[in-house]
Amino acid sequence: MRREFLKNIRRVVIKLGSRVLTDDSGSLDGTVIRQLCSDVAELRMRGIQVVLVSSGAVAAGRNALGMPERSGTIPQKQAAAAVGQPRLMRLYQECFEQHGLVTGQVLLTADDLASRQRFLNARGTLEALLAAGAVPVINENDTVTVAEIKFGDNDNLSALVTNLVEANLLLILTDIEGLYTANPAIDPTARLIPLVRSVTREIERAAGGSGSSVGTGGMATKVAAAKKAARYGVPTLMAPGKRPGVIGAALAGTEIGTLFLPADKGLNRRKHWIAYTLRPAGKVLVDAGARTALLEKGTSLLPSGIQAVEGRFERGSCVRICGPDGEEFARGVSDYGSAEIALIAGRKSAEIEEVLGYHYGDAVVHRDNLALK
Ligand SMILES: Nc1ncnc2c1ncn2[C@@H]1O[C@H](COP(=O)(O)OP(=O)(O)O)[C@@H](O)[C@H]1O
Ligand SMILES: N[C@@H](CCC(=O)OP(=O)(O)O)C(=O)O
Repeated sequence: MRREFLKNIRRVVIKLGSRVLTDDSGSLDGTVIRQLCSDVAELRMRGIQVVLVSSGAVAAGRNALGMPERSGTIPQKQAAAAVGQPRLMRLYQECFEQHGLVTGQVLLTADDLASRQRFLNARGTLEALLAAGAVPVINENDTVTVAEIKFGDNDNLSALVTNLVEANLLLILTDIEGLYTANPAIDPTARLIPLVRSVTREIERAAGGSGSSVGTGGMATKVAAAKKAARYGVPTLMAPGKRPGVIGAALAGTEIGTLFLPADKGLNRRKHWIAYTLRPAGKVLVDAGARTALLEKGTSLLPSGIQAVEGRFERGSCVRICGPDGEEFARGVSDYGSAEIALIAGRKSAEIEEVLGYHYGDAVVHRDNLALK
């Protein structure tokens, strides 16, 4: 069954967590990095393209600067990343060169991918790197990111990159075997979950919070990343990154780690970008009838089903679409701004022109610009 999901992989995004790339003292672990690069080279020999999303810059820089783990202001962590990132890249470059491979550094921020233009630019660069046979190594551009423009963690970034490059598999390598029923560091009865058919609330609960002092996200962000990839129709495999030969074994279908199956009804690339990468600027509250029409019939959102609008936004903004219970069930790009929606809410589409004096179309959110969550 695993083999079934892992056959015909042509492009894989591999996320390497800080805990995998560093040793107990917090320094970059050359042995592990060499091993991983040799695994990647083997995949390349088999014609599989690889994009790495690599953490480790902050950890590597902290050590070089003599900063203690877990402490420091945000600018100090950014300084650590500035020092650590070139060290990390130097190691990748040396290791890949031994296999005749070239590597390229790609630093991104969440703002970059939320702009359609920059999303397409990043995609173009990555495609060109892959076409030239290079191995892109992506990390968050820590120098310029603070909370509001951050991906938050590289698990999230790896899921968005999976969509960006249309990979067939997301492989998340970490310091633990896979997802357990609870954090094994706290609960000795925790058991490994080898297969997750869909990310339910129970699975999210099992993932809990972060467990290490050098990593940022813990299991919760990995599970959230797997959920996003699944929505894009891509499986995620979470596996122990320090185990020699793990990449080859994982792709061969060996029973290792946790496999998250893709969702049956995946979103296309643009809709996935609307649902997970664009930043919502406001909220549109709709009635039960509109909710059913969107969810079950795949229709556009018309003004007649809208009850209220929250937030101030322009036409062309991303909005959360929430049902009568207040729960968000879809996201879309709005053809009308918030002030316009406030005026046409509850009205028939034929009345838009009369109310506003102009008309961009019958729908507030056209179904081509609407992604169900
Ligand atoms: N249910 C769980 N299953 C496995 N690990 C868990 C779970 N809940 C919390 N964790 C913790 O998450 C850690 C991995 O996350 P993190 O330290 O952020 O790694 P990385 O640096 O690879 O991103 C594990 O070492 C473990 O302590
Ligand atoms: N950009 C940061 C990575 C932060 C991060 O997400 O770390 P991790 O949870 O170990 O994948 C760095 O390079 O240190």
